[in-house]
Amino acid sequence: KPVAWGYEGDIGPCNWHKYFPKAGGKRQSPIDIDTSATQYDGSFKPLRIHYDSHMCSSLTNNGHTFCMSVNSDQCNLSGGPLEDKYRLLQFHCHWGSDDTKGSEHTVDGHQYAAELHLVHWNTDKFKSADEAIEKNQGIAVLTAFIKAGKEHRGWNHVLSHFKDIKKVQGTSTVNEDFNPKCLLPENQTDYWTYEGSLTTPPCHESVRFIIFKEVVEVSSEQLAQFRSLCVCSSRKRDTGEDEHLVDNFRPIQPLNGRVVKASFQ
Ligand SMILES: NS(=O)(=O)/N=C1/NCCO1
Ligand SMILES: [Zn+2]
Repeated sequence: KPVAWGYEGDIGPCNWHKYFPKAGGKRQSPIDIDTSATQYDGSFKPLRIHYDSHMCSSLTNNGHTFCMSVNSDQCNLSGGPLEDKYRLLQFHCHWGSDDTKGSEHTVDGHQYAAELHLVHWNTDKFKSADEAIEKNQGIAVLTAFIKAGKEHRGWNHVLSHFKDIKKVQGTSTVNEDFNPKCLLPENQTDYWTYEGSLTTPPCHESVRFIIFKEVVEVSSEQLAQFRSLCVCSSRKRDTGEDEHLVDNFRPIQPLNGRVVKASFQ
């Protein structure tokens, strides 16, 4: 029987380690990026991000976030700090109850309104995503910070499906001409990278994070649409108050001596 976890109350992040022991590990995510302590690494080759359109298959509300699954062997990531080739599996976001919080990673203590995770698995070393997700070097997560500003037209291709996934486990089929690459910032050469973990249970320590320095803007109305997704959390079930998904970000975890590399000086 899968163990319930969430972002508040006794099933919240402070108790995840009780049922998911890796959540108490030494290389957990997210972390704060102290830009005065990052180390420039001149050895990184250019990041190679090759996504195609028509590769997104379905959007699901998994009770913790919306998740766009991608079913293609054409969407690949390699280069940069990566030794192997990784294939895009899904993307999702983390956000908060207002525009002042929501990202999982922070930069010099600054938290953004949301954070985009494009999850890839190592197809050179492993035979399936399920195998890769718990192995060192198994996962690479391309990450972009999101702040409130001008409307982002690309995001409307995702948000237009939200009415079909209001309820938990809701799923909507996606077959329009959409390329997730449009969700990334223009500057894809400046990023930070470090070795961490899944930020959701079971928090496997299998993740290489690649975090773009340039922040993507979406409108406040688009951010409000993120928050419009429903989740059945204990607090709301009792009070019956209007169900909304809020604060689905994990708090900052100890760095434990890890060094965050920078692709830029
Ligand atoms: N937030 S995260 O680190 O991407 N976590 C997950 N869990 C399954 C896939 O990505
Ligand atoms: Zn995530």
